[in-house]
Amino acid sequence: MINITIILYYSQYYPNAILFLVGPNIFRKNLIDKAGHPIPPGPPLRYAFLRQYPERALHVWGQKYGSIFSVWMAKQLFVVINDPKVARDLLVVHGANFSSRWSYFMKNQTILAGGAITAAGYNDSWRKHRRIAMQMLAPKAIEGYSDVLDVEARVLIRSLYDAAEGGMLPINPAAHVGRFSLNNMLALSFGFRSYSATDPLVVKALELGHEFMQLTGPWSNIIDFITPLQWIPTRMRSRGRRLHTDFMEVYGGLMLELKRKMDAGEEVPDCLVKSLFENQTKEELSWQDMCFLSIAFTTGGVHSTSGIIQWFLALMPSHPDVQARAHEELDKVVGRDRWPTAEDEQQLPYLRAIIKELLRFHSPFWMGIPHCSEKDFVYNDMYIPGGTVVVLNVYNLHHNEERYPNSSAFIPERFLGDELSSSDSSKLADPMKRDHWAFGAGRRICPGMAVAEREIWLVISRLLWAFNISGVAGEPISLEEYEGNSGRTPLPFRVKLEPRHANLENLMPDHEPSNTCR
Ligand code: HEM
Repeated sequence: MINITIILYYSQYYPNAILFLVGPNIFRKNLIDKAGHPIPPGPPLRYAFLRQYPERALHVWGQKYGSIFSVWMAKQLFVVINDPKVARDLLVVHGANFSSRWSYFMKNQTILAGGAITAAGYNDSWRKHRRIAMQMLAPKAIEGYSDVLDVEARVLIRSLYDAAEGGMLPINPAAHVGRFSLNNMLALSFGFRSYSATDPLVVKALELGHEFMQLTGPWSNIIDFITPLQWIPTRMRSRGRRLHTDFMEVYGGLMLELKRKMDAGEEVPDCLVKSLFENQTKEELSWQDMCFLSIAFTTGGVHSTSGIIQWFLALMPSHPDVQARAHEELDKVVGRDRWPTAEDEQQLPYLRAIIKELLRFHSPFWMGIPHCSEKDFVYNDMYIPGGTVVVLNVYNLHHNEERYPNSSAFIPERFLGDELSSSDSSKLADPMKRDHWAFGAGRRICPGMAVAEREIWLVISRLLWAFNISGVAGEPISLEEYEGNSGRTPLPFRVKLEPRHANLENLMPDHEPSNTCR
């Protein structure tokens, strides 16, 4: 009887007690620094994860809270950049403070084990890895293997043509486009290429890339934000560990094979991994360092370029007017007796504009790859503590109506007159003049930008030159939904690729190039 009385008496305090215990995990904490600056405004609840299509929630918050806002993901603070000027101020001007990476449990600790360029903090190890990667990726270096990119783009057109039986059958282009991107990166990293989209290595590599993009969303994994979940054997944790092991086995296996050839005195083409072995001692590289340098190419450099080419093919059936204008330009400048080449680029401004608009309209990474601040910082009277994850909201930046009027429409004409490459455009002092933010910003900006631009140019100019691209009756292509929580690719779709002229058959390579390609 006494016990019940006591329970009833104290029950009036239960709601407060529950609030006291649970509240900090649910409600926003409005931090202020010693001088009284508050963190940027943001939604009142904490979000343990934003799983599918997070750009939609961020877009709504952006409209409510403006150019910069903050979101708590459990105990981790995120600051979201929605405005070109803020992007430049924080990531470029104050890049010394905003160029690190947060140690995500899934991506950085489990899958990449703290290695890889993309996961590394802003430190000497990152500088070394990035310098080594740039030896292959800098614009000057590209000229040394431009023939490889050129040949692979022709081979892609051939394999699409063959799969479509000369335009008779609709096809899903994903595996062919994936092999194109992979072959380029296999050539750069390992000095060899694959022969078909069904090659087990191609299938496995694309599968690993897909799993990586599924598992590495900036907000999608609750396990990243709730520490006790990291200690127990959940399905997510197992998937992350398996992916790490698979990466090491597949790419470590290719490295061992290359080393065996070098040791046996066999001829090995110049490539990233060869130079890593040659300079291993001088550069003080561990086995894991070398594996993850090659993975930066074969994963970072594959899903991204293959993704944007897939978005192009998904988009074209609903834009016959764009295709018609591109065909007209191609017929005038290139004609039908030869392929468009890298040298034609400046003479084909409408095609260049299509590619810039494509990267704006369908950026593979709507959230970039989040940066992380190192020290406490005050920006426009707002406090950004050290250790804050900083997200470049590419989706919002690309739907800025002042910069891109009628931003929800695909209008290549908006880029006519922009003669800069994306690398040069990213260096413009006025951030409102930058073409787009698809490659990120500041000191972590994509190091593969120049090679990606070359690959995309060769493929898109040739797809337009070779085919009329149309949809399949009764099979609508979704341009809103997608796969991947970090890098996005369209849901599986099919298109018809009908040759535009008889000369295509004569100009296509009639066989696969040999395996040793550099
Ligand atoms: C359409 C193609 C591509 C897109 C849209 C793209 C986009 C991006 C973005 C948004 C970032 C993050 C930048 C930042 O942190 O601000 C990034 C980083 C990176 N990208 Fe790309 N990328 C593409 C192609 C490539 C290629 C071909 C490579 C070749 C190796 C590559 C390698 C990397 C690496 C290693 C990083 C990490 C850089 C670092 O953390 O310092 N990417 N990319």
